Amino acid sequence: MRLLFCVSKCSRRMHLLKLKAVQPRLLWLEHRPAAPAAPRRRRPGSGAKPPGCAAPVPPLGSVRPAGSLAGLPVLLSHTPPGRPRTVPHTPVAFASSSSSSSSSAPSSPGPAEPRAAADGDRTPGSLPLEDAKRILRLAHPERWNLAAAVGFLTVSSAVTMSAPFFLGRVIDTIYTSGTDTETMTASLTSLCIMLTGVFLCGGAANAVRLYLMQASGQQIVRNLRASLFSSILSQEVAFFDKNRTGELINRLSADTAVVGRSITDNISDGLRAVAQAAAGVSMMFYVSPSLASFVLMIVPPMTGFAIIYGRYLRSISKRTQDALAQATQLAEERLSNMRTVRAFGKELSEVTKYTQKTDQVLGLAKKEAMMRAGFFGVTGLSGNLMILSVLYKGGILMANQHMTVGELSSFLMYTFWVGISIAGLSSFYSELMKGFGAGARLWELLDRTPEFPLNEGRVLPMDQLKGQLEFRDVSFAYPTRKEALIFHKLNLLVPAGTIMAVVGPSGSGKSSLVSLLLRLYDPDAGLITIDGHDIRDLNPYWLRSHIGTVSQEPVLFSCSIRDNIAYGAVDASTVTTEDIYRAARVANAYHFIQEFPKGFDTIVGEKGVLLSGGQKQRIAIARALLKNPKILLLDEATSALDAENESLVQEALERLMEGRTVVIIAHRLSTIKNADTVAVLDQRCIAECGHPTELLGNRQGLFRKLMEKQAFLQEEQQRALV
Ligand SMILES: Nc1ncnc2c1ncn2[C@@H]1O[C@H](COP(=O)(O)OP(=O)(O)OP(=O)(O)O)[C@@H](O)[C@H]1O
Repeated sequence: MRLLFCVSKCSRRMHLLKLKAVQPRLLWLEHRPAAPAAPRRRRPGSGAKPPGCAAPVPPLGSVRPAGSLAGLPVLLSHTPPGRPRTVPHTPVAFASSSSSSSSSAPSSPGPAEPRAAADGDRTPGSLPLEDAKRILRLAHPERWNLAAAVGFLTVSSAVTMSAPFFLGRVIDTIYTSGTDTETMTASLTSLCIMLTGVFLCGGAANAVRLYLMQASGQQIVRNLRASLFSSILSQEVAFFDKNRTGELINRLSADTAVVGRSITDNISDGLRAVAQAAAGVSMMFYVSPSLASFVLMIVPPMTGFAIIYGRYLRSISKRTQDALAQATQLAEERLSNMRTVRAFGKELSEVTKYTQKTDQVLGLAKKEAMMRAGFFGVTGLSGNLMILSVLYKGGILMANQHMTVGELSSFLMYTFWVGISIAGLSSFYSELMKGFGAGARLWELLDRTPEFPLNEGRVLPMDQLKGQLEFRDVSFAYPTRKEALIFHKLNLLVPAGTIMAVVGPSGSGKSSLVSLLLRLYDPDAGLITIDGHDIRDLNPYWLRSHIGTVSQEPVLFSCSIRDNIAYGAVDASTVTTEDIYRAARVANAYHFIQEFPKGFDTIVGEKGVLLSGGQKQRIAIARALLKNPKILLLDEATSALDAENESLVQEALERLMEGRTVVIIAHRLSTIKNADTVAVLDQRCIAECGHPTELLGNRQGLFRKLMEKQAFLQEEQQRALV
């Protein structure tokens, strides 16, 4: 008996997994030029004004929009600003912990939009039928392995459950053979040899069952993670403005693991428990129907108790995962901006904030532990009561000659097995409920349809792409701040092959203009066109493959310089080392890269933290060069370079700009002096537009004032340095 118990315990703990190392196949990333789509219906108001560089200056006294003021540095905002700018050189804005307001309500879903939506349509106590169906659907690709595992499970369970019956026979053989030792030894030997063979088969079947279950389970988790990552990456940029990175990472790692556990170890153990409980109960009835009916009276109340417990566990599991997500979010944000935390000496207060978050997790975990302790205490007690009742009632039956000692022994062993199986079933149930809780958070993300497609729409023939850009009566506000209008009826024309410099006060919307051109957001009204085609009709993936960008704070990935530059190519596998070297030379990056001990194989650190600002900028320029785009969007690309490098890069950029349409966002005259046109952004639209010399000639003009201010600031800086 003890041996059987040990075998069962050990088999549970065996972790034989072999994971197929297959890379996630992100289908949406495969470039499938779609069939030309019907042109989109023009929005009302489009074309009402003739396209032109200059737009009417807003009337005097018009109120400056809140949006333009919001550009000032805000270090603790109550809603996550989510701006895609996180480089240590720049001010870092943390999402305020108070925004979660979770200290008082740990189950608060926080600001994440999809979670709030899903919370609305779920009642914690409702039957998780949909969740169960989804979990089963996840297991569908592994059905053959799982079916084989169920086959082996049947064999191993049949062996396990036949053991008490045969052991009862052994006991009866010993008792009934009386003093005839020879006969007893012979029968005992043959019985034991037969049983050893049967047990060996059972052990082998159990091992194969465990392997198949675990391997399939891990495959399911891997598929779940790949689909979830694919779903997250296909969301529009506004989604990332609203959802915090740490929270998404938590779903990707912790929630998938919980769901995975509920499918892997759990389904395997659960099925075994079901099979053994069913076989055990049948055998109990076979051995003694009256004793079985008496003992199993305890099952219905236990089932009711388990259902109530499961519901509670499911809801608390979801709350725990939410609280954990908030803690992860805080840690992720602070750790990735460690320099800012150190510079402000906020280590201790950040530790306190993190501890508060983990305290919430702890509080919920304690509640869960209490519930668990109660539940398992009651199930353990009921198991012991079952054994006691078997001994009591069985003893009476034996005394009345209705049972043999072997039958009572068999019955007792079956009762043990049924008890163990019921305990296994309750743990299966509680793990499954936890899985449903975590699964609910995953389905929200998996089911979310991006607001605009990633790889659908028209693809223009290459020879038709000239690169003329036009904004027609464009009005726009960020989805997270709909009330703060960034552009109002903005008109701008950038003829193909020309250079347009965009200038304007801080927060006037220069970077927003670039975001709209890249179709990271859609305007609320008006049209943005490329060669007369509404960019909403074009395939966004194709569109972005023809636009090169160098942003104000270039972000590099934590891999080699070579890989970072190759990242710019539409198909990185076709890039040769010579292509990378050429791009680096043109971007004036080749020499400094070669001076590193590992040259182009130097690892740049997280977000390029191991490089200087100027070096990062030049690598970003090389990355854009490798793309060889028709349209270039440069966001103050030379700002981080010293005077000498700036002129070298400027030369390189001038060569690169030839034959391309370029939009440069710039503050400094040196950056924009070669532009064909300058557009000055102010008060939500283009306030001035024309040739740089012409605009400089206008003493009262905004451009002139901006440049004077800029020159004054530079002089001040230089004086301060001297
Ligand atoms: N993702 C976002 N969500 C909400 N508001 C945003 C977002 N990005 C920018 N804004 C707001 O839009 C306005 C314009 O910002 P933008 O970055 O386009 O200005 P800018 O002219 O490039 O500023 P700067 O010269 O300081 O870089 C600002 O008020 C800013 O707070």
